[in-house]
Formats: sequence, C-alpha cells, structure tokens
Amino acid sequence: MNRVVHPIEQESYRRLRARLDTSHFPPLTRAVVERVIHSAADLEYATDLVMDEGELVTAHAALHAGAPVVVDVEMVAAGITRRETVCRLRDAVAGPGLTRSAHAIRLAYEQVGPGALWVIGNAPTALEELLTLNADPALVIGLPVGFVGAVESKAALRESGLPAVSNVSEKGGSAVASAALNALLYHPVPDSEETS
Ligand SMILES: C/C1=C2N=C(/C=C3N=C(/C(C)=C4\N[C@@](C)([C@@H]5N=C1[C@](C)(CCC(=O)O)[C@H]5CC(=O)O)[C@@](C)(CC(=O)O)[C@@H]4CCC(=O)O)[C@@](C)(CC(=O)O)[C@@H]\3CCC(=O)O)C(C)(C)[C@@H]/2CCC(=O)O
Repeated sequence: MNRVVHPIEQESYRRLRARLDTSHFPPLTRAVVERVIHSAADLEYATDLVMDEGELVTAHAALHAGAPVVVDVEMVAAGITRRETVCRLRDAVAGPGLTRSAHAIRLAYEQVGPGALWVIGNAPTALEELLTLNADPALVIGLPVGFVGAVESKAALRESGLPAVSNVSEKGGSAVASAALNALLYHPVPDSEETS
C-alpha cells in the first residue's frame, strides 16, 4: 500500500527515534512498537508490549491476503481508516453476566468464522469472550485498557498460545489497538502480492 506520510507524522517519528532506539527490533515488531508509541506518545510501550515476529509475519500475510478484521468497539473501527472492519456492537445486547461487547464478539465470530484478525482495544470482556471461542485467529491484537479486567484478560491471551499482540500493564485503549493494526496495514508487502 502506497501511503503519503504527513509531515507531522514524519516529525513525530523523528522525535520518537531521537528519544528511543528501536533499531534492534525486527521489522514488523518495530513497526507495531513505533506506531503504538507514536499514537499514545508513551515510550513505556517499548517494554510493555509483547509480540512475536514470526506470528506477525504470518498475520501480516493473512491481512494483506484479505483476512477479515474484527473490532470490539466502534472507536477501534474509527481508527482503522484503510480497511473495512466488522463491529457487531450495535446488534449486541447485554444479558446476565454478558456485556454488550462480549455478545458482539460472539455475533462477529458467527459472521466471519476462523482466520480473522481480531482487534480488541476497549473491552476486557470482549477479549475474554474471544478466548472461549474456537476462533483460530490469524492474530489477536489484545490491548484493552482499564483497572478492571484488562491486565487479567491480556495475561490470559498470552497464556492461550494464540498469535497475539498484547501488553502487560493496565494501559491500552482503542487508539492504541487501531495503531497496532495500522502498523501491519501500512507495512510493505514483500513481492507486491497484495490482493486487498
Ligand atoms: C467497563 C467498560 C469500560 N470502558 C472503558 C473505557 C471507555 N469506554 C468508552 C465507551 C464510549 C464505551 N465503552 C463500552 C465498551 C462499555 N465500557 C465498558 C463496558 C460497560 C463493559 C466492557 C468490559 O468491561 O469489557 C462496555 C459496555 C458493554 O456492555 O460492553 C461502550 C459500548 C459503552 C456504550 O456506549 O454502550 C462504549 C463503546 C462505544 C464504541 O463502540 O466505540 C470510553 C470512551 C469512556 C466512556 O465514555 O464511557 C472509554 C474509551 C477507552 C478506549 O480507549 O477505548 C474501560 C476503562 C475500558 C472500562 C473497562 C474496565 C475499567 O477499568 O473500568
């Protein structure tokens, strides 16, 4: 994908790299770490984020081959401007022991099936729900924020063994999760085999 980078974004990356050496990260990991930090102006993400380069390579290929992208809330969808996303929050209903966000994940899985990229930026219960499904994801970007359940849900994601981008702290949020997916969208595709 050819993308014209705005001069303000270029300057943001210049300042980021002046304050933090990211050159030791492998390419896709570096792309995700830098875009998350760029979006949050928070250098601590360099040591907070957890991901695996091999998993990112596979997910990047799936994304550019057209795998669906599912998000937990509209705020995450709003941050992903270069790709259609699936968000079922408007169709979802809360019930006893079930948030609307968690129900939206069930509905989305019924719609897209296995092989999707899942981007959870807000709701810990959405990530917990995803982990109960046999969703066989291409990648789970699990970066929900907050004091209640966020740390635990992200730890559960890491323990699940699913291909994932997560972080250890309470930090996260919709903008950060969108940024992580955008990093993979913007990163060049080897051999120009992009189909989406
Ligand atoms: C417990 C919830 C938390 N929400 C947080 C932070 C933000 N949420 C915003 C908004 C506008 C929305 N949050 C909902 C997802 C709503 N938030 C919840 C729930 C009650 C439960 C989710 C969970 O615990 O897993 C959830 C409602 C539900 O039944 O799922 C939202 C759907 C509420 C609504 O409007 O009905 C809505 C999402 C809208 C969308 O589609 O984009 C905030 C903007 C603050 C606000 O105005 O309420 C903010 C955004 C943060 C971000 O970066 O995404 C927390 C902090 C994540 C909190 C979870 C735990 C905690 O520590 O409090």
